[in-house]
Amino acid sequence: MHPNALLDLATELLRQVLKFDAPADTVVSGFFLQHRQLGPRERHTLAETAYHVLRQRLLLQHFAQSGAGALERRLAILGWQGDERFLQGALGPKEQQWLAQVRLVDVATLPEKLRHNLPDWLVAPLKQFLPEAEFWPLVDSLARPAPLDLRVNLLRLKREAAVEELARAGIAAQPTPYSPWGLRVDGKPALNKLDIFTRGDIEVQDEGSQLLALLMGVKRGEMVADFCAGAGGKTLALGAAMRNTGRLYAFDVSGHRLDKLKPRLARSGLSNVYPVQIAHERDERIKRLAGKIDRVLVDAPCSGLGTLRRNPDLKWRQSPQAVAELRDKQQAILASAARLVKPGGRLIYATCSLLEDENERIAEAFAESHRDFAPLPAAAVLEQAKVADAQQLVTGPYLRLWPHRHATDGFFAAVWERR
Ligand SMILES: C[S@@+](CC[C@H](N)C(=O)[O-])C[C@H]1O[C@@H](n2cnc3c(N)ncnc32)[C@H](O)[C@@H]1O
Repeated sequence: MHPNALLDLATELLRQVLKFDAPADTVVSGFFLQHRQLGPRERHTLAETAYHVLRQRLLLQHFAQSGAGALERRLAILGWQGDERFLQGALGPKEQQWLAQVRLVDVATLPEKLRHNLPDWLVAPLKQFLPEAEFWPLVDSLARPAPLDLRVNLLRLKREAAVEELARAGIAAQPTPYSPWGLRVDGKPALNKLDIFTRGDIEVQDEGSQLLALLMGVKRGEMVADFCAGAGGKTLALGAAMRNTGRLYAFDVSGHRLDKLKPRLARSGLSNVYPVQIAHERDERIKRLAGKIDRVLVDAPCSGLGTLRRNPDLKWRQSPQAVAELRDKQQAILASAARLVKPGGRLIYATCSLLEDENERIAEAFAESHRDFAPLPAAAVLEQAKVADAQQLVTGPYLRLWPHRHATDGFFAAVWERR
């Protein structure tokens, strides 16, 4: 493709992404469906350019104030993540000159806002929660793409055997530092045509998400509920940890998301999972199971701000109002799900948010109004699950994972045992 044609496509993609009326990953995949002629390298350039602009939006918009032509074209040039010679081939002499000028600016001299690229409403709570020295390391980690983590289906294959099989396919992978199930892969290789993937021996899953499943400590033959199962990232990990025995309910209000679980379930070979679409958290089918379940996971709908490395658009699409609405939902779902837990059973509330409002505040309010649930310290629970360096993964009694500390997405979890 001619350089200018690819830059035009990047401009058009940015125009669509920056409307913020749909998640960026949905817009990008829809765009690729409309432009089937694009090869893998061109797709990579377009997607990474769009994501880079989303990550560095305030800085790049500041630079884009100078220069001429459509704003989105200027942003595409500034955020270009493809071959540099290719980019230069698409630019006119004036654009080349402008870009050279912009690149001379020392970003370190610019105001803080242009360096952290975060909205004010998010900066304030992060600065309040984190030790001062950690704010900029967090910003740096959020400015980079997330690594690719896999979970090995230990029902089928040992981790070492998976490493060897991936190596034979030219893919280098190392064991993840904390999760005994995980591998971290170099680069972003396509996995979905590999035999090891199609036979269900590996799944893509962030190490942090694996740690949430480990926290459940499921055992053979138990009754378990994944209350907000979605496309089943944690469901699949739990089903395998139960050694394909017992009964694992995968509840969700979204049939569309549960549909995405089905092909993954088929690959995994699990037969202990029961996906159930519910109308809402007080659905009759839930009530019937009250007091009968050994372990319940509430992976609550949340702002997703812990996944900014993958979904940088969320910092521009979320708002304090949206977080306030989510809090009400989180409280209602947690209170309803808690009714399922039998005496002596375990309850986990988890999010992929960085905000205390969606995390500690929800857990504290629940504990206050549910004296029959005794808090369990997450570090001890992780140690029981043979997770290495469990103490490094917690803040107080809670699991608290951070991209800059643990190279995982941001996750929170609180654990209780019903008395
Ligand atoms: C964080 S996502 C779950 C991700 C999933 N556990 C995974 O590991 O892939 C939250 C899920 O909660 C679901 N949800 C929203 N409201 C709900 C409700 N009232 N009851 C149950 N699930 C709900 C959403 O449809 C969404 O799939």
